[in-house]
Amino acid sequence: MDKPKYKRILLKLSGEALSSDGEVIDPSILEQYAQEIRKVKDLGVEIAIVIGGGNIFRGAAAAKVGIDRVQGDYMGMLATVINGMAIQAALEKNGMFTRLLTAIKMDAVCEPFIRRRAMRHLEKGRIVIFGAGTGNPYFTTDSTAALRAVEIEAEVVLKGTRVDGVYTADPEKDPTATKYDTLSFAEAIAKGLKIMDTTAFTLCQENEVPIIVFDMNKPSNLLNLAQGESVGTLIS
Ligand SMILES: Nc1ncnc2c1ncn2[C@@H]1O[C@H](COP(=O)(O)OP(=O)(O)OP(=O)(O)O)[C@@H](O)[C@H]1O
Ligand SMILES: O=c1ccn([C@@H]2O[C@H](COP(=O)(O)O)[C@@H](O)[C@H]2O)c(=O)[nH]1
Repeated sequence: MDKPKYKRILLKLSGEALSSDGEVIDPSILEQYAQEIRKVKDLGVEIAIVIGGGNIFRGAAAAKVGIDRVQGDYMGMLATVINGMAIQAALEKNGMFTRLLTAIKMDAVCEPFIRRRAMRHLEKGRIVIFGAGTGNPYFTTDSTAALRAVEIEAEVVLKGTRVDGVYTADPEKDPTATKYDTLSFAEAIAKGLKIMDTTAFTLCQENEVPIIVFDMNKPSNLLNLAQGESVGTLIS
C-alpha cells in the first residue's frame, strides 16, 4: 500500500455542497464522500472533519428574516451538528469508526469537545467530526477548521468544496476568473479572496498549517492529496 504524505489531516467539507435537486442533504453525495474518505482512512491517515452548515442555515441570513445575528449564528452552529450527524451515519455505514464532538454540549447525541479526547480518538483510528463550530457567534466553520487543525496538530487543512481551487474571483460568479496553483497566505488575505475568511487564513498562517482547496466531487482527489500529489490550490 502507498505511504501517505500526512499522518493527521483536517478535512473541511462544505455544507452547501451536500444539497442538490432541492434536497437539503442528498444521500448520494454523503455516500460518495464516505467512500472517498474511506480510501484515505485505509492508507492509515488520522482524519478529523469539520462540516459547514450553509445548506441549512447561515447566521448572516438571519437578519433578512427578522432574527438577530447572534441567534442566527447559534442556529447555524446547530445546522452543522445535523450535517455532522449525517456524515457520521454515512461513514459508519461504510465501516468506519467515528465520534462526533461538539462545541455546544448535547449529551444525548454526542460528546463535548475536549481536545485531549479528540486526540485520543484520532490515535485510536476513529474519525473525529467537530460539530457546532467554535461554539461562538461571529465565526464560521472555515475558522473552526483552522482552529481545530491547530489544536489537534493536523499537518494540513484540506478544504473540499465544489470548485477545484482558488480563483482570482468567485468562479461561480465570474467566468473569466483564473485558478491559482499556489498562493501565500499574505496574497490570499491581501487579495480579499472569498474562498475562506481572513480569520481562518490568519490562524493557519500564524501556526504554519497549509491549506489546500480542492474539488471534493472529483473521485480520488482526496486520496491523491493524501498521497502527496498536487491537486487544487495550495495556500502556505
Ligand atoms: N476566489 C475564489 N476562488 C474559489 N472559490 C471562491 C472564491 N471566492 C468565492 N468562492 C466560492 O467559495 C465556495 C467554496 O466555499 P465553501 O466550500 O466554504 O462553500 P460554502 O457554500 O460557503 O459552504 P458552507 O456550507 O461550508 O458554508 C465556492 O463554491 C465558490 O463559489
Ligand atoms: O464557530 C462558528 C461556526 C459557525 N457559525 C454559524 O454557523 C453558520 C454555518 O457555518 P458556515 O461556515 O457558514 O457553513 C455560519 O454562517 C454562522 O452563522 C458560528 O456562528 N460560529
